[in-house]
Amino acid sequence: MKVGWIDYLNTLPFGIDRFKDITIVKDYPSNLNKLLKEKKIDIGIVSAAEYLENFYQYLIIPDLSISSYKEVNSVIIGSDLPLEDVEVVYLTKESKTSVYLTRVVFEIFLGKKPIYKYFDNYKKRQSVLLIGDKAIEYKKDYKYVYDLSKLWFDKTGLPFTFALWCVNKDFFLKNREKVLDFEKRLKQNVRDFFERLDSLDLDLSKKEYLKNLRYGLDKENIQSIRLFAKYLLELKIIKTYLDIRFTDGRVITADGTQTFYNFDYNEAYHSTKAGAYTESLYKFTLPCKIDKLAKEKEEINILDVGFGLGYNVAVAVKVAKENNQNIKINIVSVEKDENFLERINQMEIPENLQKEYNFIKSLKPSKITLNENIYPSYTASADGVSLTVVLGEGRRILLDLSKSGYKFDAVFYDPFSPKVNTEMWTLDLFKVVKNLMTDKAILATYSASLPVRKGLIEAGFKIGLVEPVGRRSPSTVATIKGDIPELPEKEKQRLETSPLAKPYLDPCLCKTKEEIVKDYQKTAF
Ligand SMILES: C=C(O[C@@H]1C=C(C(=O)O)C=C[C@H]1O)C(=O)O
Repeated sequence: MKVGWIDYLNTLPFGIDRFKDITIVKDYPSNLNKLLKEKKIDIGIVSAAEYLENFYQYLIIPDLSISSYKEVNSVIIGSDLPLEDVEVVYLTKESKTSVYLTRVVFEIFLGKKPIYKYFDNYKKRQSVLLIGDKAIEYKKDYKYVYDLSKLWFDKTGLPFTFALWCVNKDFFLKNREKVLDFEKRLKQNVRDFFERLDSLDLDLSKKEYLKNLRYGLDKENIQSIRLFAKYLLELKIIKTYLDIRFTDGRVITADGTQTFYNFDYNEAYHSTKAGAYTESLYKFTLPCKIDKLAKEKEEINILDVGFGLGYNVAVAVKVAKENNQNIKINIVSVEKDENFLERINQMEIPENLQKEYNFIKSLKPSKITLNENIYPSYTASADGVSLTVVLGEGRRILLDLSKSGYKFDAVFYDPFSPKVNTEMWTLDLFKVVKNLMTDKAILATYSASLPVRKGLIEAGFKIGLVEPVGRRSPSTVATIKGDIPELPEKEKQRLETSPLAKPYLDPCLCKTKEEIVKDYQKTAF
């Protein structure tokens, strides 16, 4: 494992010398950023801004960073002029985060744009940005010393995160155990270091500098990183939306709500770009018209395929209750992962869904008999809402529900994607689902795939498109006789002419994903 390492005083607590089984690559942050991007190292303590710029390629090691609260003392603009009067600022080439933070300070906080120049070798100039040991050493050369972390704190009230431990995602997927072990030892080293610090042979000023830094990565740090990213987007320094992904599978999505990455499916539970909450609202609850149903009916029955983290259920309940306090809601969810509640218990619940998640967390183990088959399940019921999460293979559960005569007014169709979970997206299964729906019921799914749309049509649905969120392609709604938007002519044509517009087939509802894909490839080309 090749590990990128910054040789500044502030990386001392990570105790890199204690590792015997790694190759250490020492360099400045900005060089390490490049090496990690180019996969010349596997893991490294790099600029937080490098993560923001290339986040899709990395995962962050949780609970570790180099951050500061108020002063950092080693990231400074040294100047002979007050900040407001600075016209030219010379920037260190060692940094990425601090260079971007300098731009935020000038261009966002002060609303001015000085000339930025990089310097190769340090010499005294009118205004410079310095980081690390050089900042500590040379700040005495300047009349004014601006601590960037303090400037950030004064404007935002938040800590600032300069560096993150990032691992290349590809490397992580192949070497999970190794990386997780490395993480564990890093964290232990930091704890050990601060326990021993007072007894170490180190200048008092250095000890004080280190004690003032923060090596954790908590909720406030993440809030601050997201705000920093927002400014960088405004300044067009970074181009895309941001999500924050950790090696423990946690993902903070673009809207700030949390989802998880499923390393077996190699897919997140939600569109990380749209956001977990946003996706539930705009791809499921509103397209299924839960708000309107709640106003018009006394009771709504919802089928939720792929309970996942429970966002769809939580948002639907919230929206329904907002529109009709007395509404009765019966929800049947289908879920494969029997440990789903554990994940929800680890999850940070969005502020506006606390009540709904208290309900979800009250789920208790139970059993349900469907078509004479007994399934393990979880149930909860309160305040007119009843929820049953049926555990098992999706196809079997849907078939048994249909044979038991269940009918639903809305279907949230939200399994993992057709690519990784093909067996949940076949024409034959859609026929079963159709049989579970009332005439006016709407099925909503995030999928925009041609075989899925074609499968829905051939199963006897009319389909329509939903305004895209967090991506370019619209998602899909389907109904027997309900009210959905007309399918645009262009999409109709594509579904008639594209060689990919062939449904996935699974007449016995028993084929493996590989068999289904193989058959599809035979007919589609
Ligand atoms: C706080 C500091 O953080 C450093 C600043 C970095 C940057 O600006 O890109 C990167 C890594 C950190 O080690 C510092 O070295 O002074």
